[in-house]
Amino acid sequence: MAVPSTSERNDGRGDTAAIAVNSLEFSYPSEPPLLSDFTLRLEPGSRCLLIGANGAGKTTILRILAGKHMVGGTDVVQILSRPAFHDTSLVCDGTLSYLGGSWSKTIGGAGDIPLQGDFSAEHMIFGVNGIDPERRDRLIDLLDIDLEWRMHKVSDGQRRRVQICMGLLRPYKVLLLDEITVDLDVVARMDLLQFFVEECEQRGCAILYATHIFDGLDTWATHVAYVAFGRLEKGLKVTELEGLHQPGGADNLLEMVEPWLRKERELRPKKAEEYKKKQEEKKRLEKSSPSKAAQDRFPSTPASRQGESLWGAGRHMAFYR
Ligand SMILES: Nc1ncnc2c1ncn2[C@@H]1O[C@H](COP(=O)(O)OP(=O)(O)OP(=O)(O)O)[C@@H](O)[C@H]1O
Repeated sequence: MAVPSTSERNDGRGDTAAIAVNSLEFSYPSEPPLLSDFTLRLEPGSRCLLIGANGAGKTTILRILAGKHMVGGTDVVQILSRPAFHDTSLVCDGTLSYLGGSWSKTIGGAGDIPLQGDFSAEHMIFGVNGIDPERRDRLIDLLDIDLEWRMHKVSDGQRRRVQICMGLLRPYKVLLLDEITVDLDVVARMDLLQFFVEECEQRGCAILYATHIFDGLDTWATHVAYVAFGRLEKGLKVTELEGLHQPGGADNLLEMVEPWLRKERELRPKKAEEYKKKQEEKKRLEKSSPSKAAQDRFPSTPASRQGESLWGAGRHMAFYR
């Protein structure tokens, strides 16, 4: 089956991007800025690896894309031209699916599994309504799930399979994956990766996959997005990666990415020093002109909401910059 045309994918909406992030700024409350002027664009049909050091902000980016944090206006983070946070139907109708990496991070996600209570795999999977039975059976088969598994007794990998199955039941158009394959055995991982390729090629889905494990991903990924120091340092098609599979260059993605991360590690003390100096300058400014400093810190936020942090049902609305 051919990839749907642009107009079919986007219901006539202007922008063709599956994921569009425009100059995103984000900080956790009372923490230094994590993302600053972060921009990313991914077209339907893309399989993009989200790469970065520990703590670079990959999970945060995926959570923001999944609509779990309100950031800026409705045009800052969009999924298929719809605002990720405000358009709750994106998740409800299954257009957008987010599969988190650790159990603690997935509370509220598509494949949530209670850690207590005696539930079977069948109970979990068949409890999701309105699913195409053919798709469901294919996933159960693909992930080799025994419907009689008791979820409080299964291994991490078995629990992960059920979680993944639940997250993929609806035919999503955008899939956000936060290192979900760590617990899977080799066969399950390779079959799942192949399934994702088919989903992208046949249905024009876009996948953004945060991972540190590049095994089997050299030919899988179409794009890489490397995040460092709060920005998209590199956002490229794999075929455009200079030196990859070229004489004298890197033989694979791991070899390609390792020097990026080493260089980043070297630069980190310098960046920290620059940030410290900026903060000292800001403090100096605050002392000399408090109202001007407040204006600089929250330029677009009404004074009544400056520094405010609101918590909604599982979704964090941060007004900090
Ligand atoms: N709820 C929170 N409150 C404050 N800081 C947070 C919160 N969640 C994450 N952070 C911080 O934000 C930074 C980015 O975290 P995040 O989990 O997004 O990184 P990551 O790139 O996914 O890392 P890893 O590769 O280790 O999974 C880290 O320094 C982390 O400590």
